[in-house]
Amino acid sequence: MAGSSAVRAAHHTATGCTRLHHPSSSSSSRPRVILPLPARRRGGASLLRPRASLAAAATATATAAPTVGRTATEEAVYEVVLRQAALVQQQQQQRPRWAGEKEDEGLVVGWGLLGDAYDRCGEVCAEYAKTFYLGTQLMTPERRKAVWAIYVWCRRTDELVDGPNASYITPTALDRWEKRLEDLFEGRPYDMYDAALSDTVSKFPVDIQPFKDMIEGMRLDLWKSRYRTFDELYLYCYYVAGTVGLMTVPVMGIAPDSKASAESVYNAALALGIANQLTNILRDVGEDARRGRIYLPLDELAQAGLTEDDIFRGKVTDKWRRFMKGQIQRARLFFDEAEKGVAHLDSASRWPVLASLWLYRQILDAIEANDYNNFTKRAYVGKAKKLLSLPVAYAKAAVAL
Ligand SMILES: CC(C)=CCC/C(C)=C/CC/C(C)=C/CC/C(C)=C/[C@@H]1[C@@H](COP(=O)(O)OP(=O)(O)O)[C@]1(C)CC/C=C(\C)CC/C=C(\C)CCC=C(C)C
Ligand SMILES: [Mn+2]
Repeated sequence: MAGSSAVRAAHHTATGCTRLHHPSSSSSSRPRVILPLPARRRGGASLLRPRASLAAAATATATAAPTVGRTATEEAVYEVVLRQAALVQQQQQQRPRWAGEKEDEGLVVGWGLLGDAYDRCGEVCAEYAKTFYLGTQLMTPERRKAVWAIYVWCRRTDELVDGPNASYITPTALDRWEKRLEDLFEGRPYDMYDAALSDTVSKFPVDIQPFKDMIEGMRLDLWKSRYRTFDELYLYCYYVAGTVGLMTVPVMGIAPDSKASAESVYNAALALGIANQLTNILRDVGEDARRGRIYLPLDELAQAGLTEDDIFRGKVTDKWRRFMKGQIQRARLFFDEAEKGVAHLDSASRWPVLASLWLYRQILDAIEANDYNNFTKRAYVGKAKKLLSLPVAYAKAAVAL
């Protein structure tokens, strides 16, 4: 919420924590602060990321010993997870604001306009993300519309740096986009899509931080085209994708009869975003290289005996296959972590999440089926497989708890 950046700033002063510097940080735009929280403050194994096994999977063929314990980056991300979980717990103790309310109560624009705004969000979602759209059909109308509004905001944010006008986008434009975000969270939407999201965040316990963090990910994309370590990549994946999990859980809802803690459900949601983005990265290696980008951790490439030039040359060798196997294995571990959380979502939300998880995970199978040629062959899941996943996910979701 509004206090969170202040909390981060206070922590910064108190602890002298690391800052992730980037040239786009103007003095007015808040620099991203990464808190070095005590390594094992919460004790026990990492819920967020079974660090030893994931690192081991990634370095299965390399000589370096796997790192154990959470990194400062993971701790910083985990702080956001905890804050989101706390918000949803508060909501569980109160009556959900939307329950029993008339649709047009407390809105900044009249219901007619707001209804149109949500309809337009639905149309965008249906056009750009057919599977997500289909998945929202089982949800209650309030939840469905809210997911559409979040989807559209995410898509527009990504379009800023990936869309047709991307070459005109500057850090200042992203600062303006962030100001617009703050305005809509305060009930001052700028256009009809913002109005839909503004309404959504007034009805569900959605915090602004994951939205701000997604913009931060887009800032990274403006200047950063290499990731030295998995830790750096993890932070990027949190920004652009893990945040989606944190934005949507308050809308999807946690099952009232679930015994799981809100924290563990948020961790699973975060893991799904990370898994999806890692999968995107593995699928798009060739495409990204053609844009001069390498998202794969450079230290892991080096450990596998690979160089940046190997990526640009794009030749599938045994070294490449071995490297890819490790990367795929790690992405699968994040999917496994995510899948454990699905059962604890509200029953109507399980199916779409499970279906999207399975569909995305199958992209990894497709990379294998392409003999790890992700330089010139796009891994995709065929229509037949997609269609089959939906009823199977539906059946599994129905018996999940
Ligand atoms: C407990 C539990 C498992 C809960 C599930 C929580 C949940 C619903 C998590 C959603 C995870 C998810 C779908 C993450 C999106 C990851 C993603 C694809 C990010 C993309 C980023 C940038 O990628 P890139 O530029 O490399 O790729 P493109 O070539 O541009 O594709 C994004 C594009 C960021 C923007 C994200 C979106 C537009 C998707 C947002 C989706 C929703 C709000 C709907 C989620 C709903 C359902 C039903 C899964
Ligand atoms: Mn994109």
